[in-house]
Amino acid sequence: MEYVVAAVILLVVLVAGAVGLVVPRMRRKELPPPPSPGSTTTLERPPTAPAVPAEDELPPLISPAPVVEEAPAPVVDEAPPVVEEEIPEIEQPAPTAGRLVRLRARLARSQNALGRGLLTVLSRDHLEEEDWEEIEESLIGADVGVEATQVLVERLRERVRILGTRSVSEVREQLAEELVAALEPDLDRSLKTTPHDGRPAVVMVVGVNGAGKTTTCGKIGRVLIADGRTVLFGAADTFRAAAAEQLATWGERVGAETVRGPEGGDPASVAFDAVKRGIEVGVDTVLIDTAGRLQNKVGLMDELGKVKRVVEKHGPVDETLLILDATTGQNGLEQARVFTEVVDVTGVVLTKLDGTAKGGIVIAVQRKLGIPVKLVGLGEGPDDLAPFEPAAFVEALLGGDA
Ligand SMILES: Nc1nc2c(ncn2[C@@H]2O[C@H](COP(=O)(O)OP(=O)(O)OP(=O)(O)O)[C@@H](O)[C@H]2O)c(=O)[nH]1
Repeated sequence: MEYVVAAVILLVVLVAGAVGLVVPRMRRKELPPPPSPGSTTTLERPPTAPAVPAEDELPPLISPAPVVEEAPAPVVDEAPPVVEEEIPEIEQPAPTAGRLVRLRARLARSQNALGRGLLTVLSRDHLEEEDWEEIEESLIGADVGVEATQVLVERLRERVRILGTRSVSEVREQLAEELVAALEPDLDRSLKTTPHDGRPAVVMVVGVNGAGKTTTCGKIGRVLIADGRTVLFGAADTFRAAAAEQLATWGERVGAETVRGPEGGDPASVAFDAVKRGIEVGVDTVLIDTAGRLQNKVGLMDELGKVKRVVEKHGPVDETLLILDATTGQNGLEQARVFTEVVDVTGVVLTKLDGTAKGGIVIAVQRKLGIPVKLVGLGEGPDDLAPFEPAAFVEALLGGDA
């Protein structure tokens, strides 16, 4: 019994002791003791701050893309996004009727030298011998050509003498009439572009380098499309790499197909294929652009003859248009003559008439070659090509009403 009592007492003492030890500790953990007023606080050394990295250790302002380990591509069962193909918008070329009248201001500006010069002379009271010489000089200066000018002035003088013309406006009117007559207004200037015998009409453009063949080919295509025809282009200029591209772009703009061949390939075979394709798809007109060539290079000129002969295996070429740069003046005439010997030129297109005061070249070209000027180029714009109309042209040439 005594042992039991002693054991119980010992147990109580132990439990009391244990409680006394544990509770104060727990309290200390929960509430830090408030600093006693006035007591100094020993600042504990802060836990070691991360050291400021040396400059070269600073992270870059733009962090480099994290190196991500390539994850296996997720299996997507969605269809890949459809990339919309850009469909070029098809243009509607300007109508051709009255184009020359619309482009008259441009023509009049470039022909100003001739118009002004003539009007100054014509405004004199009496036309003396030297006045007539001045008129002659103005016309020759405008590239009308010596021979044509002499004929023209002679006829005008005769009329003035017989009719006793006095007023400036009358002389001017008579001069205009003589200029129109020199342009042979009755020549057939229509383009043979109508399909016949179950095949398209074939038009070939020829000329020296840089005369404006490709551009004119494109512009003619637009003229035809504006008039409701269908066309196909044949890029037989395989010599200049960009030419086929340039022509195809003209085609795309108006929704016309372009047949091309390999760069440096045989131009005759491209021209042949173009006409073949034109027959297959049934277009109205096939327009064939040829490479620019120097009229004094025999090989190149022979090649041009070959292109025409090969195309003619399908049937005759309906139009062979010689593209002449109006700014080359009288030199252009010699070029033209050689071309007419190699291929049978049926019409002339005088380009860059907007860039010269020498519009009289139209008269000289027709007179020397006996071939009608059918179209004139009056700018680099896609619709800056006009059917040639003598009266409207003279009107512009004289810088006012003819
Ligand atoms: N101002 C003006 N520029 C024109 C006219 N016609 C063509 N051109 C410009 O003349 C330059 C030559 O034209 P192209 O059509 O490339 O000449 P091309 O005869 O095909 O040249 P090649 O293939 O090298 O023989 C281009 O910058 C045309 O924009 C025109 O009537 N007026």
